Amino acid sequence: MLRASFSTVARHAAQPRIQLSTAAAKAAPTIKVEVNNAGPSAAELKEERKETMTKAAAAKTSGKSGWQKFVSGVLDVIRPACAAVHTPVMKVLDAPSRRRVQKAASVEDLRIAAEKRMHAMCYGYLAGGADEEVALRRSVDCYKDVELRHAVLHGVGHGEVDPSTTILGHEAKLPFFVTSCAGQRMFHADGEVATAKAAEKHGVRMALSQLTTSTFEDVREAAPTSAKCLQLYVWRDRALLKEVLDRAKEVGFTSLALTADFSWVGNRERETKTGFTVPPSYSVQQCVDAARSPAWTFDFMSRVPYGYKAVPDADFPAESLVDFIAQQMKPEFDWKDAEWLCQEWGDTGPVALKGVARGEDAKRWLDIGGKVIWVSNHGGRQLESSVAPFDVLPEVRKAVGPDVEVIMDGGVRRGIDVVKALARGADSVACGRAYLYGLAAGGFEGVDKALTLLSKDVHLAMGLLGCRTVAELKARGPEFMLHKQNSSFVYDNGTGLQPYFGAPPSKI
Ligand SMILES: Cc1cc2nc3c(=O)[nH]c(=O)nc-3n(C[C@H](O)[C@H](O)[C@H](O)COP(=O)(O)O)c2cc1C
Repeated sequence: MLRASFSTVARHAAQPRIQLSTAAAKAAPTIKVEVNNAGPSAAELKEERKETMTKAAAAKTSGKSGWQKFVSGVLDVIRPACAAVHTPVMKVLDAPSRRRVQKAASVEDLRIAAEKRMHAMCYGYLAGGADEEVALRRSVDCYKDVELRHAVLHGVGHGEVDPSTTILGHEAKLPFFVTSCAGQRMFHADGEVATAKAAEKHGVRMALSQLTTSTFEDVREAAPTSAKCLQLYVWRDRALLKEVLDRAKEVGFTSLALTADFSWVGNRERETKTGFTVPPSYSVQQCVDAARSPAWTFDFMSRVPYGYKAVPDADFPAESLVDFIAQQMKPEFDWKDAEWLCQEWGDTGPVALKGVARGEDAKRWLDIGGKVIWVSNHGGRQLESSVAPFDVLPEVRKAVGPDVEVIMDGGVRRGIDVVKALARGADSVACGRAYLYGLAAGGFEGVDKALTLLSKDVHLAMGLLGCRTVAELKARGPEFMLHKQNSSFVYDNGTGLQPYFGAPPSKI
C-alpha cells in the first residue's frame, strides 16, 4: 500500500498546524529551525537532527489507529513472501499494462495505461492540479492556440534534422528533458532509477527532485551523463541543506534548480476525492482501489518501503518522515535565501530559478547571481488560474534578452508542444507528466516509450517545418507561428501580456 504522501508534505508546509493524534502530539518533536554559528558544532547539530527525525518517525507510528497498525503489521509480515515470488507474479499481473505500453501511439495512451495500472489515489496525486484544475487545463490547451504555417520545398531531408541543444551547461541530444518530480517509487516501484535509465538511453537530460525516493548514487549510476541537475527547495535547516549540497557536488551534480513556487502548497481537490491519506488509512475505499489495481498493489507490497533519499541519515520509510520534511519547508523563504543558495553552490555550475511567471522576477534572479530562468507553474498544481507558462514565455524572454538560458515546462504532452515552445522563445523544455505516465504504466519501458514518442514528434515537426537545427527553429519562430485566441490575455508583439478585448494579433 501507499507509504507516503508528498501532497501531505505539501499541505503541512502550507498549514504549519500539523495535526497529530494525542499520542503523537505528546511525542511530537520540536524541529530545530535555525543554525547559530556560535552554538553547537556541526556534528552536534547532526546528532540532534537525527534524534529529531527519530522522534518524528516514532510519533508518526504511534499516531496510527489500531486498524492502521494491524494492516501495516500484516503487510510487513507478508512482504518477504511477496518479494520471493515477485518476478513470476508480476509477469502475469503486469501483462495487460505491458501490452498497453507497447501499443501506445501517444502520451495520452500512456496516461490511460497509467490510470488503469495505478492505485486511484496515487493516480490522482500524479495527474491532478489545484482546485478545479483551470490552470492545469489551460497549461495543456494553450499550445493549441498556436498554428504553424509551414514552408514547402525547403529541401530538408531525413537525417538532416539535428534537435540537439545545450541544457544547464551540458550538450543534450534533444531539446526537452525529464523534470524533477517527487516520489517516483510511489508511481512504479523502480521509480527514479527507471526514469534515469530511459533518459540515459535517449541522451535526454534529467533533473532529480529533492523529494527523490531513490538515492543520488543510484540515479547517477543509472544515468551518469543525463542526471546532472538537482532540484531543491530552501529548507529551514541550512546546515541540512548544506549537507545535501555537498553530497550533490560529491556525487557529480553540476547544476541546481531552485523551486520557488512551492512554498505555499496548492489545494489538490482530486486527492480529497480519491481519499489520499498518509499513512494509508486502509479505509474501505483504499482497500477496494488496491484490489482494482493488482499489479501496482502487488509490486508495492513486495518492495522495501521507500524513503526520502535526499535527506541525510534518514533511514525511515517516507511515511514516517512526512512531518519532518513538511516542517523543513519554508513558506516565507525569499530572495535572501535564494541568494544564499547561489553562493553556497558557488561556481559548481548554473542555478536555475524554477517557477518564474513574470519578467520582473526573471531579471531580479539574474541580479542576485542566478544564471538560468525556468518558466513554470508547477504543472498547474499550485496557484489555481496561474498563467500558463507557454503564454507568459515571450514576456520573460523579452525581459532577459536573447542570451540568457530560459527553460519552460507545463502541459507538454506532444513533441509539437516542445517545438512550439522553442519557437516561442524557450531554449529547452521540461516534461513532467508526459514521462511520469509512462513510468507509472510500465517502469523503464514506459518512460522509454514516452521519450521515443516525444523525440519522434520533435524530429517530424522540425522536418515538416524545414528547420534543421534548434537555432533555426528559434530564429524562424515568429515567421511561422500564428495565434488563435482562447485566453483572455494575449502576447502583443513585444509589449507583454495584455488583456484581450478585440481581434487578436494574427502573428506572434
Ligand atoms: C507528480 C508530480 C510531482 C512533482 N514534484 C515536483 C518536485 O518534487 N519538485 C519540483 O520542482 N516540481 C515538481 N513537480 C512539478 C514538475 O517539476 C513540473 O514543473 C510540472 O510537472 C510540469 O508540468 P507537466 O507535468 O504538465 O509537464 C511535480 C509534478 C508532478 C506532476
